[in-house]
Amino acid sequence: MRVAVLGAGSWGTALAALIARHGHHTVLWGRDAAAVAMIDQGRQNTRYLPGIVLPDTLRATTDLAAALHDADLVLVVVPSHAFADTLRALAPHRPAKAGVAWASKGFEPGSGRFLHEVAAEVLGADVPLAVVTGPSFAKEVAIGLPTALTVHSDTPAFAQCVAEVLHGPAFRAYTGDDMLGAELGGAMKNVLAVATGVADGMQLGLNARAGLITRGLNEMLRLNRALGGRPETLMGLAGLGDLVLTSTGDLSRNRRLGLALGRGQSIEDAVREIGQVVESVQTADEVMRLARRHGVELPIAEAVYAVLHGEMTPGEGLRQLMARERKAEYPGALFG
Ligand SMILES: NC(=O)C1=CN([C@@H]2O[C@H](COP(=O)(O)OP(=O)(O)OC[C@H]3O[C@@H](n4cnc5c(N)ncnc54)[C@H](OP(=O)(O)O)[C@@H]3O)[C@@H](O)[C@H]2O)C=CC1
Ligand SMILES: O=C(CO)COP(=O)(O)O
Repeated sequence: MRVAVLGAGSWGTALAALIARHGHHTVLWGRDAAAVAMIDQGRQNTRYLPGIVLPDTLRATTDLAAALHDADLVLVVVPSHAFADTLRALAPHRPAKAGVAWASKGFEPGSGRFLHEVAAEVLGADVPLAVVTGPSFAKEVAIGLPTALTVHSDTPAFAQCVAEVLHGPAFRAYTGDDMLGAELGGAMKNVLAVATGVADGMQLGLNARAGLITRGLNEMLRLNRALGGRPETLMGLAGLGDLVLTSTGDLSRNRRLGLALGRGQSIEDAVREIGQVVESVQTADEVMRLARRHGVELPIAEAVYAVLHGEMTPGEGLRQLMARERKAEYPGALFG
């Protein structure tokens, strides 16, 4: 297979390295000429994956048309705020045979649209589309540690094709056909990871962490039900799996944002220090937009939103969550 990976940050580089190691002809596209030259000739992405040696066979370019030339598969791995523009840029160069998958997590900023809705609009209804998601820190994938994720598509043969390219000795790629549920899980876990980060930053203990993860999963399931996603998707790699990883693993940038806020740092300083994309900052807005539109109450996500907007302190957010009325754990059917 000839694979074009668009986006040369930590995740795009890690996935491109994985695919190249699996023996596929792989070209990574990035916008920073110096970084791209270092990947292509120096075999390193010094900014995003320092110290990790990339495979000799991986090519990198800033020329989008060249990256897409004769590609069988396009994998988009830019931050969600750059997703629509990247699709518009790739569309004229996409070979007719190439389906488009993405590993970005989030929504279109400002509209709350899912990335699969944006992709269908920009590329047209006939192009096979797939979302790649699940618990997967780029650094661990790049150094070859065992990982499992999932590929969801409305076109089963395309999900199989993407999974086959990713699957290998240290990487299990599962498949499914619930793009909405898979995207919702990947986006929402970033917001919920901020909440557990805040609690851990405030040293509230392991009980608080487990409570937030579990009630956070409940929030995912409630919004998912209102939107028509399937609950089992959220109980799998795309939901629970990624929520646990991101809420507990210090490699997570979203968790690290929460830790910093919980310790009293400002959001601006924390994001600057992290120095990579922190999707929750925009995703919290879009999750709350969706929740309000569909009349779903999401107290944890709402508290994260309020803290990120400076409307309350982490301490006030916690007090608000603890002061909520006592209620049944599952007031309505989530799995019906
Ligand atoms: N890192 C991870 O472990 C995982 C990340 N993801 C998701 O993957 C997506 C990408 O994140 P990740 O690689 O981690 O982010 P990073 O912060 O590591 O890198 C971001 C990359 O995107 C590039 N970029 C930013 N804006 C644009 C733009 N407008 N057009 C083209 N390229 C752009 C940056 O280029 P430049 O350096 O020039 O600014 C950089 O190469 C996110 O949605 C994230 O949630 C999903 C699973 C795991
Ligand atoms: O999505 C991820 C792991 O699956 C990466 O999480 P962060 O964006 O919080 O680093």
